[in-house]
Amino acid sequence: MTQANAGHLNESREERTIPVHLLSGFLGSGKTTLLNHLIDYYKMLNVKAAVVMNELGDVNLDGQFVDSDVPMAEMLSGCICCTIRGDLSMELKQLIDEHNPDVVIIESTGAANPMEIMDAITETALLTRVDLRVIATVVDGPELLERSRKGGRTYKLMQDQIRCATDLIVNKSDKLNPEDLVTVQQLVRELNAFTPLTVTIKCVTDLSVFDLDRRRSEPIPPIVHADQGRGHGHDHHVCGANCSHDHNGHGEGAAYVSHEHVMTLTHYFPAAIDSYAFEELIRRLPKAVYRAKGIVTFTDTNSRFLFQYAYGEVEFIRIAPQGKVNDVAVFIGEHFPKEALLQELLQLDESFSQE
Ligand SMILES: Nc1nc2c(ncn2[C@@H]2O[C@H](COP(=O)(O)OP(=O)(O)OP(=O)(O)O)[C@@H](O)[C@H]2O)c(=O)[nH]1
Repeated sequence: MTQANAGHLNESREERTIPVHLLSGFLGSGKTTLLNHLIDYYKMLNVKAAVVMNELGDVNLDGQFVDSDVPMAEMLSGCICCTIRGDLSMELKQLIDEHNPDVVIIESTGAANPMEIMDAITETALLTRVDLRVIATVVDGPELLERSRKGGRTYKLMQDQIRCATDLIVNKSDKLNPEDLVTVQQLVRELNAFTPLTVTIKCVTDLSVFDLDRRRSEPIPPIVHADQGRGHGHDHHVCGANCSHDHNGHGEGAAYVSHEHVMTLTHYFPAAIDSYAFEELIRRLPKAVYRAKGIVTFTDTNSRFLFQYAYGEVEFIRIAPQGKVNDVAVFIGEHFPKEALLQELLQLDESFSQE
């Protein structure tokens, strides 16, 4: 186990925040294949992983291929991004309470829109301390190419899955000729210009992005595909029309990609906070934060509020939660100044403790 992983385990059970990774990607793209590599990887690191598997049907066929030692919650007969989305929070909480894992991996159905699942994980943060880390989208290379020629709803879903990713895996490269592989990578890059991308066969890749000691604000080194020597595994950094970042430091030989596309920030408040200061913080959120949600307790009203923020609009609803509910705020957006926002949140905590 790495030292930082061990540090994570030393935190008291009550205080621990469990990292959650989401595996997304269209039907048959290779999510279960990736999941199995990841389970082996964590075993090697002595990290206890638990899994949530979601199937549209009544039977969890993919679960049959997963090591029976791994604690697993099966969510069947519906999709966690819509029909059974409300159940995800409870399932995750139960899995964590019962098995006390170091990390949870969620494999969504191929039909799921990851944006909706990200929202559901946000809701989980109210009940138990979780931190959404990696959203890995496995792209079925040949399928993406074919669907891009036809268009339609499935192609749109595949595009959404690519846009939402914090890590992209272009899989089934063995089924593509070199020209088509370049086209597929360009298609992916037009949708998501910044996220680290790797080209794989059977999802065999460096899994260090899933390390528990990697902070999300750290630079993520580009993943290098073992196949690069053959000349068609390169990450062609083709910037799409949305490319608005500054390119300093990303020229030839730059060792790191110093920005992420989709980011999440989860902050647990140790105590009540000032309502004016919090509202002010929400009002000043950068445009790149498109979603925020949470529960807060205010010092000046002595009440708890559920807040919802979407694209500039904020709503506070007074609530009286039953049972233990965390005070937490989760922010989701694209390439926003995460560290600065975290500092502002910490200042809210400090201003209270100084009173
Ligand atoms: N040729 C080829 N086949 C692959 C590759 N990766 C996975 N497969 C196969 O593709 C099929 C689907 O892989 P899974 O890992 O089950 O895909 P999935 O995304 O979990 O599938 P669903 O749960 O149905 O959405 C299996 O038969 C895999 O062996 C690859 O890189 N090349």
